[in-house]
Amino acid sequence: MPDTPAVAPEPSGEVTAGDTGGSRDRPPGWEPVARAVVPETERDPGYGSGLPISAVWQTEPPPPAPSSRWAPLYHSGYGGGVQSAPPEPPEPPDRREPYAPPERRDRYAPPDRTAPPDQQVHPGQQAPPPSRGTRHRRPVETQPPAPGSAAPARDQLPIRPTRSGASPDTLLIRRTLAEIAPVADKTTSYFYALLFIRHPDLRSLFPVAMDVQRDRLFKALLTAAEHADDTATLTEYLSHLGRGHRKYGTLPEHYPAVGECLIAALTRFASDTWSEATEAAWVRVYTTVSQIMIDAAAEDERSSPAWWQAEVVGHELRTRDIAVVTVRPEEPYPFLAGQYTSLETPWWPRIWRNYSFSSAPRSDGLLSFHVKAIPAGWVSNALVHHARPGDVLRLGPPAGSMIVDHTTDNGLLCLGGGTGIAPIKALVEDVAEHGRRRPVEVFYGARHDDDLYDIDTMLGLQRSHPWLSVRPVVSDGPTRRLSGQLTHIVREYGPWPAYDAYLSGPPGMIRSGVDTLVGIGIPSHRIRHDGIEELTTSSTGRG
Ligand SMILES: NC(=O)C1=CN([C@@H]2O[C@H](COP(=O)(O)OP(=O)(O)OC[C@H]3O[C@@H](n4cnc5c(N)ncnc54)[C@H](O)[C@@H]3O)[C@@H](O)[C@H]2O)C=CC1
Repeated sequence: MPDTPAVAPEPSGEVTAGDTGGSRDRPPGWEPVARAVVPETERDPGYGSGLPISAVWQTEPPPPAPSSRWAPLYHSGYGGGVQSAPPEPPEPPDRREPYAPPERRDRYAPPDRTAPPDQQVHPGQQAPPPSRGTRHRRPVETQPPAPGSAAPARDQLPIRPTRSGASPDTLLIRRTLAEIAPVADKTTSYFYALLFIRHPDLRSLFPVAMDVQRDRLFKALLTAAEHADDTATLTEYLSHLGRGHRKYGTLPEHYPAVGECLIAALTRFASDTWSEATEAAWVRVYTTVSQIMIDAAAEDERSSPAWWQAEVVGHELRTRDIAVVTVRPEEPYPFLAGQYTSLETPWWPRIWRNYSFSSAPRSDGLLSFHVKAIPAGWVSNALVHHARPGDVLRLGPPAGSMIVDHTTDNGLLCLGGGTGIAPIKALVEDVAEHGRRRPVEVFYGARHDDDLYDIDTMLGLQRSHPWLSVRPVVSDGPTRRLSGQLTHIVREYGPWPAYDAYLSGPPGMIRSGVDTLVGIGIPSHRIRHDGIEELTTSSTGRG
């Protein structure tokens, strides 16, 4: 097994015909576009820095320049690294046939051959409820425990907080991360090259273009390190991550492979701070991290599929670049108004994008999304310009906590910017269905009059519900409606003492919206929005 990968992976964000991703998963007829740039996901799409926005909906900005790879892990943006105009996304093939029915990967763990036969779980069989503390696999094999000893379980970890509050393991991990920060790009490239050379079977789980993936790994590491001593927060974050990994086909046995290559990459690039103690700390922490993810995925598997197939049944082009796409999931899809899902198209396998549901759950089970095609947005362009009824998409599990609090009679102050109006509409429908009269004030922001693509629907809702008020606000162009920045207008109409706030839209709008609302006295715990993970919310104290 070579220590140094013989083949370095492609530079970030670029795919060439020779990419090791192989062509077997590309849609038929698709010819790789030489050095096509693939958009990022899960990035703060820009408008300056500030809050880390991690869940991104229609936003698929182009990748930052390689030199800015590290800095934007949390706060990336158009201003942070893009140095040239984003290219057009390649044309997706004219694919009309649905996915070949994929083998349903809803068996998270292989049958446990060590269990007595009557307790073994086989593919397709309902797993029995886990006994407390069930462990599927020992995740890290880089430093096998002494014969006869078990791998450290997370509740056995020696967390001994120092006077600074961080445990010794956390301090060692942070030291490593600080050392590799300037060479994070190289470290992740090396890590993935090693992973795919040692475990070529894992390559097919990853997207063809690996740039986003690289950032994700380090973002996860940073987050885990930052919260290593906060068990509750860490467990929540990692459980979400573990459940989310089911749709990629991640299996428990993949974790040791990743751990082994991670340690190898860190050993090489954090040589100044690396020591036996550091390695032991990484093994312990990685073991904990992967075990939490494995357990969460295994538990989730008992009640949910890894993904849902959904057929496009409606496609309405509202403007040149915005479509309302409606799908029918093949199995019931449970979610709450205000949540979002991840979505994969047949044209770009393994590239997932987040989209908010634009309606509350419907009795016919249909789901709708508002999709804006953005420059270099492969998925969004495919959905807006190529998807047609009959196409089959895949949905990940629902996510997000921007849901209506039905335990209070407070009014709802809703700010929806651009396609961010989609989940706001879902929230309004939710309040309507719930039957309790609460004032709902919607401020619907757009840059130009023409961009208010859903204003008729929103005004229709206003006509039906006397408790609802909808105010369109145009920021950049001439208008006979309210004119100015959405947040300024909201402040003018304030001070909103008995309201809970819901914000949805571009990250910059959410940031300035939160600042404005906190500034006029709405406590941060009564301000809800997506895109800032539970973790970062708690670390920034912004609610
Ligand atoms: N759950 C959520 O939070 C959702 C968020 N989105 C996001 O909403 C965005 C929609 O994009 P577009 O329709 O192109 O919106 P846009 O760029 O046209 O802006 C919409 C509104 O937000 C305001 N705005 C934009 N940037 C601002 C800033 N930095 N500070 C203050 N106000 C700002 C604009 O003035 C306008 O009123 C995407 O980034 C998408 O990812 C979309 C759906 C759901």
